[in-house]
Amino acid sequence: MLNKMPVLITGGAQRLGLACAKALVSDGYDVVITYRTKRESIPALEEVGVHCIQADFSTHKGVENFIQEILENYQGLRAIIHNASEWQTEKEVTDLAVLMEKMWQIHVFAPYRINLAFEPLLCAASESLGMADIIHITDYVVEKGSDNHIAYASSKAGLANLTHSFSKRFAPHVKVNSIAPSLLMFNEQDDIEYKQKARKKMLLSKEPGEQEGVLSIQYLLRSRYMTGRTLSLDGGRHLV
Ligand SMILES: NC(=O)C1=CN([C@@H]2O[C@H](COP(=O)(O)OP(=O)(O)OC[C@H]3O[C@@H](n4cnc5c(N)ncnc54)[C@H](OP(=O)(O)O)[C@@H]3O)[C@@H](O)[C@H]2O)C=CC1
Ligand SMILES: Nc1nc2c(c(=O)[nH]1)N=C([C@H](O)[C@@H](O)CO)CN2
Repeated sequence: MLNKMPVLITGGAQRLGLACAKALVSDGYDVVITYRTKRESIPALEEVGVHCIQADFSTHKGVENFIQEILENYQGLRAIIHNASEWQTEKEVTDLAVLMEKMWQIHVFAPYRINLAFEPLLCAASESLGMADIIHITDYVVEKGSDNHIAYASSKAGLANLTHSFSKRFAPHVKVNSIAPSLLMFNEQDDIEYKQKARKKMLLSKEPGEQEGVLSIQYLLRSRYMTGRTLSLDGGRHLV
């Protein structure tokens, strides 16, 4: 593997991460994903050559173990897509300190530590392939806050700020951008009432699906000039 310079996608075993892994394999990239839960999607990904690494970013040790596994297997990374995320609401927890720490651990510390650890690998890919990328998947709520996911929203704002700092630190060898979806895809537990309410928040009142996110990632990987910016995938929500 040492001669490969793959795209790394965190949280690649389902939904947007999985769709992105499949699309980038089709585009000809080598792909590495992380997964926390061993899902049915893993064997099929391995069948097409995706290196699937089990990693739980909720602890510092989990992050450090993952970093070591990448450093032992790769000398370059074409891109890092920080997609792993837990969308937890204040309604689900009793200990707010645990919630806030968890949100910041997953959405801010893990991307921060991984970006710094893999700076040499990104620069090696940039020298060899001509460009390297970091993509932070944030959220529309960075702009407006959230009523029921306050800790989550604050941590995504922290992640969005990493785009500013790392785009300056890593220029001109590595581009660093955010993608901020509003609604991409619902969850199985979302009822009809919730879905209707969520759709009405956008000018384009629909569930776009994960391919909207895949298209944005493909664009950023092909761009030679965008860095330090955010692609807002929100169906015109900011004008409603
Ligand atoms: N879905 C939507 O409509 C929207 C999504 N977004 C953002 O887009 C991205 C993709 O969304 P979506 O596909 O719904 O994401 P998911 O909710 O499916 O989460 C993606 C993956 O993150 C992984 N993950 C969660 N916690 C951890 C952890 N502690 N350590 C390692 N991995 C972890 C999960 O892994 P596993 O399954 O293996 O446990 C999961 O598969 C996310 O960053 C999300 O915040 C933003 C706005 C709207
Ligand atoms: N990690 C996740 N983050 C978010 C999700 C999700 O399913 N997983 N979903 C949303 C919602 O789509 C919300 O934007 C509208 O209902 C936000 N973040």
